[in-house]
Amino acid sequence: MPLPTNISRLISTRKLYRHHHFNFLSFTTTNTDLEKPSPPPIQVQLTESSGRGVFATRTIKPGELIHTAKPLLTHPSPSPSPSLTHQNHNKICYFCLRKLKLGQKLAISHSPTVSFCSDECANRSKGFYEVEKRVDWSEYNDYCRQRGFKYPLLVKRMACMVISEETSSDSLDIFQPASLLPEMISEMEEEFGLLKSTLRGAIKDEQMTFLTKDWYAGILARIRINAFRVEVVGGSYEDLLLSAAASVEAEAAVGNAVYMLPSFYNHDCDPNVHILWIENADARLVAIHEIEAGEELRICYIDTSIAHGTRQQLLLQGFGFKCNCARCISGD
Ligand SMILES: C[S@@+](CC[C@H](N)C(=O)[O-])C[C@H]1O[C@@H](n2cnc3c(N)ncnc32)[C@H](O)[C@@H]1O
Repeated sequence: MPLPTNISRLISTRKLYRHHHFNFLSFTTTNTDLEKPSPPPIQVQLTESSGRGVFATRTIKPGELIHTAKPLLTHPSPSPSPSLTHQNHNKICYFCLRKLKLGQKLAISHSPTVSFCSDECANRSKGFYEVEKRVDWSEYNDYCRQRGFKYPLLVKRMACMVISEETSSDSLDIFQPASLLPEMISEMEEEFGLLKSTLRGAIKDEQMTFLTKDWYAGILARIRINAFRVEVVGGSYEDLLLSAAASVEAEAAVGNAVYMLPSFYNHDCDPNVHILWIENADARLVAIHEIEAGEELRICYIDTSIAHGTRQQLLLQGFGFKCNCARCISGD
């Protein structure tokens, strides 16, 4: 069955995921938009050769919104230069990654560098942000900005969430970790030292007992494989379905996020599911083709338009696996 034209246009005009990773979601917490009946028509089960995967429990139609997913962890992208730091962070909600319009009435600025799009986002950030505000992050943020590092910013937020008891230190353990190469380990040790020294002084030692090198390495290894680069399309889902808005291309990434269920989706160079961000970091998983009951749902972690050898190299270096999808096996 053909994909509805508007969805098909959106997909064909967008570059599918570049640095993809996933997140896991809970079935109950993600389907809050009432756009689809609950529970979603999927289940997580073991695949033959790719660990866990997501499978259809009934036929899914092309263009169907399979489920939504709220992030467990988010952080805006680091700004490219110090002079843009204030500007950039002011443009993105520090919690949900929504783009803030200049003079937006609802926007709440909490500091020169941090704004929230709504009271709800400000309230939901209270835990980690109360901790974050007690510390001078300029050295840590500069370190990440100069190197273009995004994952240590997610680890920083995770650490603040654990300190504020918003989440537990082992809450990401369910995810598959990446194997860290020797050069990543020495880099990681430097980041870990900087995070610990930044927090020390402002945070009591007893609140930081979880913050060991092993914890840092475990979180980073999971974030590497499971974090998504969030590219917000803009507009509303209704616009996307009803109008020419579907041809709007995604802009640059606004940030990175980790989810629950999306983390269990395996990769395919000819995927049957696409992930979309319309307004903020809430993800929508949409079927590209008709999917039969029992069929595995797969997304694409990289740009599908690149050549076979380069795709294989990217997947091996970035995600640590040799792709076993039908397209790669056929040599295409
Ligand atoms: C985000 S996780 C997906 C869920 C994972 N299978 C699990 O059990 O948690 C990505 C990992 O799944 C495996 N994987 C995903 N797609 C694959 C593919 N096309 N070929 C081989 N392994 C794949 C790899 O081990 C990869 O590092």
